[in-house]
Amino acid sequence: MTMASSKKKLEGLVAATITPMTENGEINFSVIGQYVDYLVEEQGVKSIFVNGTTGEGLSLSISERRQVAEEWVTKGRNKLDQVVIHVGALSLKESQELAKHAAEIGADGIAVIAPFFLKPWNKDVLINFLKEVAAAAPALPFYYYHIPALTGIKIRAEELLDGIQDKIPTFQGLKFSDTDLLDFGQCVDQNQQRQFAFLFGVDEQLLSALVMGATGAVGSTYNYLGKKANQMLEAFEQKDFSSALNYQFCIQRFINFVVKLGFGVSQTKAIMTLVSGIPMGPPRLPLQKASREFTDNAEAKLKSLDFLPFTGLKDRNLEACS
Ligand SMILES: CC(=O)N[C@@H]([C@@H](O)[C@H](O)[C@H](O)CO)[C@@H](O)CC(=O)C(=O)O
Repeated sequence: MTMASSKKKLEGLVAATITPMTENGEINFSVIGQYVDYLVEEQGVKSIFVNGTTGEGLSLSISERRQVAEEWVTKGRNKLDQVVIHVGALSLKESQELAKHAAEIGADGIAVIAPFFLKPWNKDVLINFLKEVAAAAPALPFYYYHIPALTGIKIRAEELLDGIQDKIPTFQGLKFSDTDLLDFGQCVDQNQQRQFAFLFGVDEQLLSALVMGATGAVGSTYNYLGKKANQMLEAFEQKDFSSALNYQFCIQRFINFVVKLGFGVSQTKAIMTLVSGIPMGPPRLPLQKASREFTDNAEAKLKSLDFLPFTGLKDRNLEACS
């Protein structure tokens, strides 16, 4: 077994994977192999975050979560850089079971959200919960998944990170799905001596987070806009900030458009089906399938931005970015 600290750092784009489902609501394991190839070959995305928000992780049974994790690890072997499994759950026992399982199947890391029904009301209690989960997989890098808008747990990440390695020796980074760049910036600033991964989770604002020191990004749109986002990362790396901004604006035009129509996991499933050609199927209740109208509008927008092959006259792609 390797020590958590000897693991290579999680960086670059990380796709928050969708859990493909059949029309009757079962998990469609049969397309996961294709999905891995699509991410690597078509989007240049080599790391994944499984069973998170986009993967409807909290809507799956524990047995389904284990099977999904296993399938991604198996199909990703020798193709993906890292497979991180989200193992957060309301029950500490379930979370520990999933953490242990992630270690057994050879995942590269685990992530945990704050339990959000009976809530930890302060930092110390939250740390205690996370610590117990992390201890179930003592050889795996541990990431805290901060997503206050969905969990309702508003404990600032900067506060949580203060001294966290003393409590959780496997702590390796933060997945920050919030727009508070003061909090995010301070996480980076106060931990400059540590080799943490700072993964930003608001795709439409990634460029601002890169300026603040993000070392990577986890998000839903990297499933189908990974190539564009990679071009933005590349431009940023080259210090070509005007090109980087151009790419970010281009991505924003799409996200802004779908947000106005109503955007969430169901819509991500529909868009990914459209762009990749791999059937993602409907979401599971309480989510509802994206409407036909949404999908048609999203398709037209993707074409006008040149994110999808466009068969009409080229000069109609007025919004396309280079
Ligand atoms: C609330 C939400 O779903 N946020 C997404 C973003 O990628 C989001 O879809 C994107 O920024 C567009 O708003 C990710 O942070 C979620 C995520 O990484 C996950 O699926 O675990």
